[in-house]
Amino acid sequence: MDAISFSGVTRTYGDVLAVDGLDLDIPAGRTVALLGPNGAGKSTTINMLLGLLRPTSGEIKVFGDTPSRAVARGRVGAMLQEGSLIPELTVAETVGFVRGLYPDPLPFDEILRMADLTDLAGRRADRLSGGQTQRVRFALAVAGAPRLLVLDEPTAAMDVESRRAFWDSMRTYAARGHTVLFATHYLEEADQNSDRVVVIARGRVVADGTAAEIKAGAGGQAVSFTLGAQPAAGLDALPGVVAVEIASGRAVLRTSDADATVDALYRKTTLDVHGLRIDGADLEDAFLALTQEP
Ligand SMILES: Nc1ncnc2c1ncn2[C@@H]1O[C@H](COP(=O)(O)OP(=O)(O)OP(=O)(O)O)[C@@H](O)[C@H]1O
Repeated sequence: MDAISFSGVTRTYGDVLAVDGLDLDIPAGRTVALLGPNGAGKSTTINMLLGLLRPTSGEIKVFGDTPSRAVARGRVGAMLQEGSLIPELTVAETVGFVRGLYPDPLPFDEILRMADLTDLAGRRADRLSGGQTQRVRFALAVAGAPRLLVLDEPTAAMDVESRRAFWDSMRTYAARGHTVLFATHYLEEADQNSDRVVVIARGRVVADGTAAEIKAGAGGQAVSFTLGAQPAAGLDALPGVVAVEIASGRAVLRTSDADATVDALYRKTTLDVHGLRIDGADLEDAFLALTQEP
């Protein structure tokens, strides 16, 4: 059974079409990144997945249940963009309280360990840094041992070191066979911490696969060479080429098939090609190509 299934899900806010006919199935046990620029529809998608917002049309299932039922049965843990802690409570009290709400929670010490909070157990919530607060929120999201963990831009307030520790914790949780869906607009985070990346833009899925597949599919490789004063005409018609840029006497061909492009460059053109370079796929280029306004 899929952990998550969206069929033809649309959500509007007045005139704004935030999610536009979303179809998405996520098998249990996967870690999936929902990657998209600001306003792409990530939070709306997540809020619908958690039963906090209703779709305007279409259907969402979470382990075969409606989102609200799945949440009520303790199957889903979430870390959203907002949500403050009770300032007077210590970390231990906060975790203990939330843990007590679930029928079959993780052991208390394990929650603290996983969120790297053992040393902060006695600290009041209002004396925590931004990154430490995020760690407590992560602890609360996993406290009930949910089968599905949903994280909406979880590292937004964190520095580099906290981010690394956070993703380690997330991977520890995912490695137990749990499903994780996280929203981000950080390409590197999507690339490094998921086994599937779903790119959304303007409320639609524009790419879906491993980071490597997305890079290849969006023409993320670049073949470049010294063009000098030679004419650039016809380069855009070479096999695989999706875009041509000329800068400082060098031609850069963005291509979905670097082998075919290079082969044709030598055999099918009369250009004097030297200084040839093939640069690895760059997810940033792929992401920009996929999400830019038409
Ligand atoms: N409550 C609301 N009322 C009206 N429009 C909204 C509301 N919430 C979101 N929107 C609009 O819906 C679209 C999708 O927003 P959403 O917050 O889902 O995107 P996002 O991908 O999460 O963006 P971000 O990365 O900035 O958090 C945007 O155009 C946004 O302006």
